[in-house]
Amino acid sequence: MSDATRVLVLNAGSSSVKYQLIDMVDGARLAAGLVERIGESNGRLAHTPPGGDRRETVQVFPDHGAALKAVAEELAADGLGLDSPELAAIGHRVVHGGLRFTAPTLVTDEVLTEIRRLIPVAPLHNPANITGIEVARALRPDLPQVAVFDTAFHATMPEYAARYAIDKAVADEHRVRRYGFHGTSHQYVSRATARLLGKDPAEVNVIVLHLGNGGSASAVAGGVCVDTSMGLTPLEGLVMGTRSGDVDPGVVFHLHRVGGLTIDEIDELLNRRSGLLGLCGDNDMREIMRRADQGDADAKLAFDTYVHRLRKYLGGYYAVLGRVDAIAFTAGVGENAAPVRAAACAGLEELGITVDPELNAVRSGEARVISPEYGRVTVAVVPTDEELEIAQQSFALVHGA
Ligand SMILES: Nc1ncnc2c1ncn2[C@@H]1O[C@H](COP(=O)(O)OP(=O)(O)O)[C@@H](O)[C@H]1O
Ligand SMILES: CC(=O)OP(=O)(O)O
Ligand SMILES: [Mg+2]
Repeated sequence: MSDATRVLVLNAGSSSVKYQLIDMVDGARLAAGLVERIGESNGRLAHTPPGGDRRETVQVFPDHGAALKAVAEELAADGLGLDSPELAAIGHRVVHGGLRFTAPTLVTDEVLTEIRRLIPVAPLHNPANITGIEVARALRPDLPQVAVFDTAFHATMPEYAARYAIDKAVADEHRVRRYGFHGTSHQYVSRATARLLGKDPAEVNVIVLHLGNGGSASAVAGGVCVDTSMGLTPLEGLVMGTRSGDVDPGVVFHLHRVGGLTIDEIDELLNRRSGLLGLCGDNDMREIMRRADQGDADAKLAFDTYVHRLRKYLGGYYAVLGRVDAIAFTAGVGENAAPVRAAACAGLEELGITVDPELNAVRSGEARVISPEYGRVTVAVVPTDEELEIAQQSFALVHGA
């Protein structure tokens, strides 16, 4: 077996690629970066070399292939090129793994075909993930490519949580059930929360609120996911940047039959033009909070709708778990938007949930407690690290650990 110890992690989104090169001996980040606005006229690559200053390149990246080639060149400029013998694997975030992929998986042609078959249930994500894998394979055909699935951590959900209450035979024929997403983050954050409490993950019940562009909540009992807010696709659940989250399925029939919209138009409406963007014209929580502070009614409604939905899941998962040891806020909004955390937990003292305003106002990249000493439930901000989790799972697979 090779003694290569580095893993390159690729998280390909619809118009972006995030990457990190991690040494698995000590977890050191050797390089990290982001290519944004792929396919647009104002593409941008931001690359941070080992211990060095961030470099920014503004150029057009016509497609993911061009973006990944540029990433490979940036890495090569620091002596960390994809041809490096120290590279043990390339780990890929893949959003939908369906029923079959519930563990990290070595990519083969057949595995790629299956990931492609799942595009209809992750239309914003799986196509980009596939391109990332194809380009990486072309650049390093000899290297293990590992797919780490967003759905995997949720595969433990009990059947009564995973099932929709629809005709069982129809659901089974079309594999319609709740899969859940952001699993790599929910897994990492629930364990990191246990660590913050000084406990074993098996001992604690945690509600994880992953609030990024997409958002989802999960109930994790003793390290095992027992419920999560996303479903067959990453559209169900919380109000998100551009996605509606929960709506009455009757809305779809109504918009089609009475509103005259086609199914594709409704899909586009609910996935790309709804959520915060649909409610107030902005999908960035920073901008929404700024507008709301200035008295903008639409922005305030968007904020309140977002928080109201979050509170419904918080209360729901409290009941699902019975005993809650911790609530963990994570991802872009969860880690940075103190007003969202305060509003989500306001008035829940009867449930043992309190947020200390001073602790909540602290800005830090570290995992931290924001509830007072006396709070029965620990409320915490726990930065997610999907890339490290993907690297560890990929490396473990390659080394048979
Ligand atoms: N300082 C901040 N205050 C409030 N929200 C923030 C802040 N920084 C980032 N965000 C929010 O985080 C979101 C992105 O979260 P992130 O986890 O990076 O998303 P993703 O990985 O899904 O692209 C942005 O849309 C923005 O609303
Ligand atoms: C699955 C999902 O919603 O991912 P993201 O938040 O990266 O869009
Ligand atoms: Mg994310």
